[in-house]
Amino acid sequence: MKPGLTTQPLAAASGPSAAPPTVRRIIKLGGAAVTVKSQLETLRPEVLDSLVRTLSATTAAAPPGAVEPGATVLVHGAGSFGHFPASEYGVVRGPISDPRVRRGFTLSRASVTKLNGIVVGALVAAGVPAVGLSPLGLYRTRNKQVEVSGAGAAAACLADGLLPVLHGDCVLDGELGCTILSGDTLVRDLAERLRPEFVVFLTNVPGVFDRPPEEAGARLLRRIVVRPDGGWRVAEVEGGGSDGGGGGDSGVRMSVDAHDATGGIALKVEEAAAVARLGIPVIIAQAGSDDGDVACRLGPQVAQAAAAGGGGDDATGAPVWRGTLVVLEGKGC
Ligand SMILES: Nc1ncnc2c1ncn2[C@@H]1O[C@H](COP(=O)(O)OP(=O)(O)OP(=O)(O)O)[C@@H](O)[C@H]1O
Ligand SMILES: C=C(C)CCOP(=O)(O)O
Repeated sequence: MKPGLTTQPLAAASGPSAAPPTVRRIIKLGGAAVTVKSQLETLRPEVLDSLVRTLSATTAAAPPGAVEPGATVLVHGAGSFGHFPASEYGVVRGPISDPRVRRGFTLSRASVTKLNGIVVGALVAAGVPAVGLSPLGLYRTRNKQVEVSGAGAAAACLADGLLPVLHGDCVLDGELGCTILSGDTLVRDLAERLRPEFVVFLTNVPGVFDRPPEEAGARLLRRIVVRPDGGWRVAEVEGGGSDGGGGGDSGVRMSVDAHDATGGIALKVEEAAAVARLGIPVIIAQAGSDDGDVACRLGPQVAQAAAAGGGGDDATGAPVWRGTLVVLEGKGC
């Protein structure tokens, strides 16, 4: 744990009977995928249904003798449930003492917690033991950095067989008064403390591209390798070859929506690199697709199979998995 960071002790939070959980995966369901990000409070129900099917399959009781599927933590973004008021009222900069910012804080929370209720409701209806956990009551930041973590509360739920569903949220900040804690940053904090086997970011595009995906000639980055100092380089691009390095002048161009209150895809890549630096492999794939589904079920194994196939179709003509794998240098995946 970083100096100065505190978290709720697991034993105190969960009672003496609960054993520390083994976390198989942390999944971030991107707001750009589960909502129409440009249209206020507009859900994409088919994307939510697809994730519900994936989580029902991964959390179903394993048959006798089968490998225990392991625990899952879900985090979702805000998309059009939160980013509009958060950016309009400048919630990310605070201060909460400003009545206008305070109004934006409450509007953003009302919207994103509505989405949390929809996500949790859909999971519960399918029999998944999901519970909503809002960061506002659990996390505190200082100058946007996590100062008090809510990971202990998530661990306590896992230990008791529940699937915690957190979300990007408005939080109180010791320096700014308030800010926005992105779901992407929450994933990094949870990964640091819960040490899952792998992390999956699901979004509305098939992975990270060398330029905004709507631009002509955009190429999917299949593998990003992170150095121990945190810098990264593109090790494999769809169609062959490699590209520039990251953490500085990467040659990779990323754009962000005007009403995005956090950092868009650039923040996601930064947080993914920070997780991979811990030795935890990260996959970025498309929500609602077979690629996203198998990434959640299999983790980085899925990308190894794709690398063997070389991109496009494999020798049998079956489509090869598409997505971006982010790994620590020297870690075989
Ligand atoms: N180089 C790039 N590679 C991939 N996506 C990019 C790139 N540049 C811009 N984008 C855009 O980034 C968007 C995905 O990032 P975004 O942060 O909006 O996703 P999200 O995590 O699903 O949303 P939220 O932050 O609401 O949870 C895509 O819609 C895509 O068009
Ligand atoms: C805008 C709010 C309330 C949360 C943003 O979380 P993100 O969509 O994961 O970046």
